[in-house]
Amino acid sequence: MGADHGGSYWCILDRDNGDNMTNVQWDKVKSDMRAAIGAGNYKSWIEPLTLVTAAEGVARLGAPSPFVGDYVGKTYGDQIIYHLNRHGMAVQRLAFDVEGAANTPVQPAAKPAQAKPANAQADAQPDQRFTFDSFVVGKPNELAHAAAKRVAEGGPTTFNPLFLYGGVGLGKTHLMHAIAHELGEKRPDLNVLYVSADQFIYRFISALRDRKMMDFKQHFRSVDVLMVDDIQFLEGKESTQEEFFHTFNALVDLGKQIIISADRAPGEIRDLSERIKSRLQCGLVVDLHPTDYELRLGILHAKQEMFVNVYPGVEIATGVLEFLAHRISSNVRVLEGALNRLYALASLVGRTVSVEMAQDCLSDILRASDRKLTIEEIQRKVSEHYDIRLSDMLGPKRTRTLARPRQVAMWLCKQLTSRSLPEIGRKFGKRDHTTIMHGVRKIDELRQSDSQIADDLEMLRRALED
Ligand SMILES: Nc1ncnc2c1ncn2[C@@H]1O[C@H](COP(=O)(O)OP(=O)(O)OP(=O)(O)O)[C@@H](O)[C@H]1O
Repeated sequence: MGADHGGSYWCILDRDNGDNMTNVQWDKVKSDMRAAIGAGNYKSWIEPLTLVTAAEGVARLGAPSPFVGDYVGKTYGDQIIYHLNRHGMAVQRLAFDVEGAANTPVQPAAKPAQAKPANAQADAQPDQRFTFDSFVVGKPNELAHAAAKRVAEGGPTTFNPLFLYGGVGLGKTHLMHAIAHELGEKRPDLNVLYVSADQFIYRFISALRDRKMMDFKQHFRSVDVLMVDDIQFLEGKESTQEEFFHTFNALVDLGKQIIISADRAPGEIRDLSERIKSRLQCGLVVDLHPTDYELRLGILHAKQEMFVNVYPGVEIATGVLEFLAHRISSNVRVLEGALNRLYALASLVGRTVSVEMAQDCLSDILRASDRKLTIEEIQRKVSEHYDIRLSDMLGPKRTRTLARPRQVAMWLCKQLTSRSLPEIGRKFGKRDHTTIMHGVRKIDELRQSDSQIADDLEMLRRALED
């Protein structure tokens, strides 16, 4: 998910990129908020905020202190999101940045923060909401949860690194923050550092530019537990990879724990050097599977309990949560965003939310969710099913063991997505649309004559549409 992780985290802010269009909308949001919460609350909490950026569903707000950001996020976050949406900004989450210089106080880390060189970026702090208690466990994530729990005990390292991977918004970042919280409680003596791969890259480049490589190396090599989130963003960044590799080796040699997350398995991250891939595979590699209906419903119920205090008196009719769990299966972040929006709406209109109201108010999310299946997901599922590597599915080899699964995936893409043949072709290693057409026809023929292929197609289709 890039550098954003479902909640606020604190970093020093670069404020050069506000844009006029969003600032006009932000002013409207502020004035709506003033009407909704009264002038006094407005002056204390909303007026001091600035809109930094709004992109990819995340609005970054500048706050004068961590406390203000934290309080606003918890107390008014959903209402702000609601108004941002009303004014045409498709935002599902807020992230708060502390305005000011490098010496801005941040929340206490798992271990007291070390003195940082001037201009250094403050370490991200674990998000208060992402704990093991708030993580709902179901079949798709039980292994990842168990592995994270084991690492969070802070005992001798049994598997190193722990590599968590899975699709967008399935809880990788949540689990990493939960490990940081628990280690903070159980082993306050340990120095725990969490960074997104983006931050790692940024710091590395800054250190090179400022000739502070010694500080950089010392910072990363003095930790007891290093967590790097979304490591796929190191793809193609050779010199950063090199440095990461040295950091990784140094820490493993010292017996320090490393936890990595990515949106795919180590072997499937393209443009990542082979030695890093093999290093990453040395420990425990665990997959967070896409959520199933039960898990989604469980998450919605847990979230509903949390809302009881934030929105006292707001009622959601029976059947609404089930409706959401059925219809929104893309990722948990979207599911949470939908529920947030419903609560904000209910508190504004003062009515119980019915399924019809939910349908109306969430029509954009529901539409997007209907189109949710991506070519990448299909390719991934089919490679898993036939036990071949994703890179082979996309690559040039034409042996039967690879060509058939590839054609099956092409057929499913044609059936289950609204993508055109040229678009599908591009995603299959830049193949021509006539190749896709040929593949689709071949499978159409085979499903009449080969019952094994027909069964495979049915099974895959069900798994993908679940
Ligand atoms: N099992 C779960 N129980 C409770 N909340 C969950 C669960 N899984 C995900 N979430 C919530 O969904 C949101 C997205 O999760 P998170 O940011 O951890 O996803 P991610 O896998 O890191 O995504 P990305 O690939 O975008 O980095 C968070 O608000 C998180 O709390």
